[in-house]
Amino acid sequence: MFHTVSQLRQIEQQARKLGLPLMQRAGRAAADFISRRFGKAAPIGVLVGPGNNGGDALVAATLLRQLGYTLSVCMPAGPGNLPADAATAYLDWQRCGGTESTQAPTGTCTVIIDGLFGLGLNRPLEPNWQALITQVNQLGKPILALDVPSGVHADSGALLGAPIQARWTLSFIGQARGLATGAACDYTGLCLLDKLGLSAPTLDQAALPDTATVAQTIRIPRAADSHKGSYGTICIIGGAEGMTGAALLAGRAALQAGAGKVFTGLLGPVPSADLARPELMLRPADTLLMDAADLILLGPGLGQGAPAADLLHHALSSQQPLVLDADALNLLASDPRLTQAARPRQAPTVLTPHPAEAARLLACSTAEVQQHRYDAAAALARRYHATIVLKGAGTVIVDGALMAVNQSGSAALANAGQGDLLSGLIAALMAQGLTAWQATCLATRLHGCASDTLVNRDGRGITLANDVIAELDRHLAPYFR
Ligand SMILES: NC(=O)C1=CN([C@@H]2O[C@H](COP(=O)(O)OP(=O)(O)OC[C@H]3O[C@@H](n4cnc5c(N)ncnc54)[C@H](O)[C@@H]3O)[C@@H](O)[C@H]2O)[C@@H](O)CC1
Ligand SMILES: Nc1ncnc2c1ncn2[C@@H]1O[C@H](COP(=O)(O)OP(=O)(O)O)[C@@H](O)[C@H]1O
Ligand SMILES: [K+]
Repeated sequence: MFHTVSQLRQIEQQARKLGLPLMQRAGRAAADFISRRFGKAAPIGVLVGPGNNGGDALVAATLLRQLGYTLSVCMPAGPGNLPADAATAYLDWQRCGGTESTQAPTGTCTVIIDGLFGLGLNRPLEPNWQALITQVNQLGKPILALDVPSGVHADSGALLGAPIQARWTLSFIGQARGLATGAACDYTGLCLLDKLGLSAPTLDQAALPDTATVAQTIRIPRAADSHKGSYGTICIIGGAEGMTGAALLAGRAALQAGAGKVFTGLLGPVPSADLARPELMLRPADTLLMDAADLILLGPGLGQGAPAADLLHHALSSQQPLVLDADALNLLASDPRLTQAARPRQAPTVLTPHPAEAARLLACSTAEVQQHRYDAAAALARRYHATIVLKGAGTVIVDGALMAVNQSGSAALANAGQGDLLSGLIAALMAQGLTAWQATCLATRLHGCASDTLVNRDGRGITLANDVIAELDRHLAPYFR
C-alpha cells in the first residue's frame, strides 16, 4: 500500500492535532533499527538536512548517543532555519552533549543514517547537497534512508539529482508512492515501514494498492461442467515478417494461462504449426474472423504497414474487448483518427505501453513519462478511455478512477518477448471473465512472480519469455476455483 505525499501530510496533520510525538517515534524507530543490527564499537554517520527529515535523524542520533554509540553528525545547513519540531530535536541533541559539523562522514563509519531530505524535497539537489551525497555514496557503507533516499522525489519516483544509494529505506506512517516505481527503485534498497502507531483507515482506503493486494480477492471460476468454449476464444493479430515469434509468444502465454481457444493471425509467413505449442491455431491475419472472437489482442510483432493500420481500424470499431500492445500502440499514436475511434468504444480497451510507447501516445518525451509515471498513466487512461498498463520497474495500472502499482519482477525481465507474453496473459484472463482491471493487475503481478521464481529458485539473472510462460500456470493455480 502506497500513499501520495499529500495523503501522508494529511495523516501527519491529523496526528499533530492529537498531539502525538511523531518525530520522537520516527527517530526511535530509526535508532532501534540501527541498534538491532550494529554494535557500539564503530561510529555512525548521520546526515541532517534542513527540514523534519533532519529532525528524525537528530532524534535517532540523540537516542543512539544515550545508548553509548559514537556519532558523527553532518549538518551542512546548520540549525538556524530548522522547522519547530526539528529545532526541538536539535536542542535535545545539544543537551545530551552532541556536536555536529559540516563535514561529510568518513570511511570509519560502519553505517550512515540519511536524514537529508524526505517528503519535502521539491527541487533538484543544489551542487553542495549533490556533492555531499556523491561523497557519502562513494564511501560504500550501508545507508539507512529515513522516509525516502534523499534525492528521490517522494511522490513521483523521479530523481532530483543522483540520490543516496540506500541499503534500506525506513518509511514512517506510510510509504510514499514514489518509492514504488521508476528510477527510484534503484535507490531504495529494502523498503520497510513503521506506522508510528497510527492507523488512518479512511486514507488507507484511498491509498494506492500493490497489485498483490488487488489480486487477493480475484478468483477465476472453473466449473466442473465446463468446456473450452467456456474460457474464451482469443484472436491474436501480429507477427509480420521477421516477428512471428512475438505473436507466438503471446499465443503461448494465453494458452498457458487458461484461454479456451487461441487463434493467431500472422501478417507475415504462416508456419504450418508452432511445434513447441501445437495447440495454437495459426492463420493468415486477413482470414481471421475477428468479429467471432470473444477478445482481440492486436500488436505483438504487428509492424506499422497499411495492412496493420487497417486491422487496427477494424479492431477499434469492433464490439469486442480489445488489448493493444506494441506496434498497435505506435499506429494509434501516429493517427488522430484512430484515437477518435478508440474513445467511444463500449467494450473494454486495454493499452500496454512501455515508457517509449507511452511517450508517443502522449506526444511527449520518454524522460517526461518516466519522471511522472503515475500522472502519465492516468493521462493515457483519460485520453483513450482505456485501462492502461504502463510497464517497467513498478508497472502502473490505471482503470478509470482505480490505480495500482506492481512490485513483482525485476530487470531480469528486460528483454524482448516479455511484453508479448504479458499481453497474451492479460488477454487470457479477460477471456476467462475477469474485468480489465482484475486481469491487468493479476497478469502484471504473476508475470513478475513467475520471473522472480526463476531468479530465486534457479539463480537466473535473466529470464526469457518462453521460460517465464512455462512457469505461469503454477502461479495462476491458486486463483482457479
Ligand atoms: N509526514 C509525516 O508523516 C512525518 C514526517 N516526518 C519527517 O518529516 C519529513 C518531511 O519534513 P519536511 O516537510 O520538513 O521535509 P524535508 O525534511 O524533506 O525537507 C524540506 C526542507 O528542505 C528544503 N528543500 C527542498 N528541496 C531542496 C533542495 N533541492 N535543496 C535544498 N533544500 C531543499 C525545503 O525548502 C524545506 O526547508 C518526512 O520525510 C519525515 O522524515 C516525521 O517526523 C514523522 C511524520
Ligand atoms: N527493469 C525492469 N523491472 C521490472 N520489470 C521490467 C523491467 N524491464 C522490463 N520489465 C517488464 O518486462 C516487460 C517488457 O515489455 P516490453 O518492453 O513491451 O517488451 P517486448 O519487447 O516484449 O514488447 C514488461 O512487462 C515490463 O514491465
Ligand atoms: K532521507
